[in-house]
Amino acid sequence: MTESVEDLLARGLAAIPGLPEQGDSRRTLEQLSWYLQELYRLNPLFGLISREDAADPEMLAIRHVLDSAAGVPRVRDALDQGGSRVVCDLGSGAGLPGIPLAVLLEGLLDRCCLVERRERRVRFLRGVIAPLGVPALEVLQADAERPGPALEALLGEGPPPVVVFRAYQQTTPETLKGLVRVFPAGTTVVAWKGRLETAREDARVIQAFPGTVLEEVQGVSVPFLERERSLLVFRIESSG
Ligand SMILES: C[S@@+](CC[C@H](N)C(=O)[O-])C[C@H]1O[C@@H](n2cnc3c(N)ncnc32)[C@H](O)[C@@H]1O
Repeated sequence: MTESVEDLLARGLAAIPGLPEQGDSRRTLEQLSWYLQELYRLNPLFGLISREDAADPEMLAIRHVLDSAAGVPRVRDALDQGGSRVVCDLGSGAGLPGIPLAVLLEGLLDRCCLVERRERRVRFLRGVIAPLGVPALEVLQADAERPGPALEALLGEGPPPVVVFRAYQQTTPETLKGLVRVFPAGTTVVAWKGRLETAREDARVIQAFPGTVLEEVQGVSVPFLERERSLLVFRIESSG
């Protein structure tokens, strides 16, 4: 990892308002830089990220790690509001946003479960979480729409989790039905989205769907990224 990418990450994290204090600590930077290095090194083998986005470590840092980090303050608020210390990242792929989130919220989470159904991606995830040394991180190979006993056991513990996802699924009545069937009432969902206008269209689907309540759609500024990014936050009111 070149010095400049670690510097870029440090400057980027410092520019995200509301990150917990460890957001710019030396250990956090080392963990995120190491993860980025592994992502860059292993992407050609595992096919995790598009070639364009993985063209250089700086691009990966901005489009993936800082993009994930920019939503962390909102996830922290959702955890505080629901009294929860558990996050489920659905369709985690290469660990996004779950890995940056667990690193940045270390000590504030008991469990951050990366749910991924594809064997090859699960192998990558298992390979990176152990050296990262974040106790809350765990990988669950499962179809998030048909959870087995492991996810059911996690959902049976304590207050409902905060569910996060990025580039996982479209917002349609069918996908909402799937979420409401699996996750208990009181679950907050924080979804990473692109253009604000598109997120607002998704918000209308959520408002029209019985069993989900829209909390907010907010524009998010990702350091060094010129693309429009947003977060869509909603709550499951009644499980199906
Ligand atoms: C486009 S990738 C996004 C990965 C990552 N969240 C990101 O933002 O880079 C979508 C991921 O969701 C996974 N996925 C899709 N449907 C799933 C399901 N029902 N259960 C678990 N994983 C799923 C795919 O295997 C893939 O890794």
